[in-house]
Amino acid sequence: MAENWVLTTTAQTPTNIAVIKYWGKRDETLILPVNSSISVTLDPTHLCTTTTVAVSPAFQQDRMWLNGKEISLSGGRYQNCLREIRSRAGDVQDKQKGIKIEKKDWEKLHVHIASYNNFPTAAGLASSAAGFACLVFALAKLMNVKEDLSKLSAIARQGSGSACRSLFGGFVKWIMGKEEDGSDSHAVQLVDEKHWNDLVIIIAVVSSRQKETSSTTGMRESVETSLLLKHRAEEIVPKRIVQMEEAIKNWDFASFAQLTCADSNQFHAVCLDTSPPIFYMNDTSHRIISCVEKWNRTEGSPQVAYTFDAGPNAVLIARDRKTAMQLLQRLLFHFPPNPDTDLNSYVIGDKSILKEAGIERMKDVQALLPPPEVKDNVQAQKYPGDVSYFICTKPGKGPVLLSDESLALIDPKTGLPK
Ligand SMILES: Nc1ncnc2c1ncn2[C@@H]1O[C@H](COP(=O)(O)OP(=O)(O)OP(=O)(O)O)[C@@H](O)[C@H]1O
Ligand SMILES: C[C@@](O)(CCOP(=O)(O)OP(=O)(O)O)CC(=O)O
Repeated sequence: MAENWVLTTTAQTPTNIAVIKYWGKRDETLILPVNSSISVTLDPTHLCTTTTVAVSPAFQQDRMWLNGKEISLSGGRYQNCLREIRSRAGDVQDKQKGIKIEKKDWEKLHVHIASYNNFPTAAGLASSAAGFACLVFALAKLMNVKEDLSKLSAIARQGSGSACRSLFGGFVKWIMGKEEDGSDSHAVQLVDEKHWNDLVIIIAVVSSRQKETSSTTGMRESVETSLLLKHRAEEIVPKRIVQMEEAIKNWDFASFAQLTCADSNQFHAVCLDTSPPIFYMNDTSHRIISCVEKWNRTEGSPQVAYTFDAGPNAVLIARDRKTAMQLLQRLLFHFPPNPDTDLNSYVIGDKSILKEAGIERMKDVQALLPPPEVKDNVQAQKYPGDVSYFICTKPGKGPVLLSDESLALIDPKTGLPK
């Protein structure tokens, strides 16, 4: 067999946002959680990772490039994912290219990995979730691993816990499992992305200067010091998981929103209950919560759910497009862009919602009236520049293979990033 061939596989994988949060591990190395969690997968059109994995007998070592820069693969999390996938590799044959790799060859062959996030990395938008899910999915395809997506999710879990939920579209549950070896701690799809396709998701990327505590460190400190975390994991979450599954199955937005908001707030309460306390939300996050709470109360039933991960960004889930339009009007009223900002780069993703809301240029933003539930000047205050930008999106599908070789991030001639 010629030694100069390069075989590539490219995949695209979404990110996800938890509506019942994972916070706390019972095993740090295997990444086993103290409670189950539920998430919604976000549309990969707006937020996704693309990863190309390549193999060649000419490669001297495993290498990886993230967003164009070479990064080290020596970390335990990358090594665990690579080892688990390699041990399950099968025979691969590409007759057209005259390539034949036998199962046993994979232990000796090295891979090159190039990955690109179409959104900011490490900005609290769960890049590690989409990233590790995509890495595991693409490697499994390249190496002809026969295991189903749930089994692959248990491998992605060892890269980053929340990554296991990015192997599926729609609503996804990460079952915590009981086994010490983690074999029963994996994700399952609850419903696909078409099940509840009225939902619209608006993410407010909140400007923040300070560097937050990473999720990994934060949850370790919470496990060590928070009594509320223990109570939450043992008593509260198991009941919420059952209720949340019911709400999703029955399109019960009122219960869905109530559970989502309560669980986000409890997760942040656990962070406050940690010693020393961890603050992930900032004043802008709190103002967004107040705005949604006030509106929901005035309507008499929830219109929008909010949830916040380990950072100040708000993920807002509206019951339908009309509500999303009204939400965007409220958000732009309170959080207009700085005067010199282009509206086109201030609201990104599915911009059609902006159009439907009758907002086409900055003067339409300036003309927005205070929402009816706002009763006084204090409540009607504006905070220009406190939000960096908004992303309009919706629930989306799971990982896909990109068979068009022109979309690969690695050049099959050189084996290096294009
Ligand atoms: N496309 C990718 N492929 C592989 N690994 C990635 C990819 N993108 C991000 N990562 C890994 O995830 C790390 C960033 O994770 P981190 O948890 O700090 O940020 P985040 O996931 O963007 O935000 P958060 O977890 O707060 O939502 C990167 O340093 C890198 O190790
Ligand atoms: C607040 C969260 O987003 C925490 C996610 O934590 P990570 O999955 O990033 O942590 P590690 O497993 O240590 O990599 C809640 C969630 O996604 O469920």
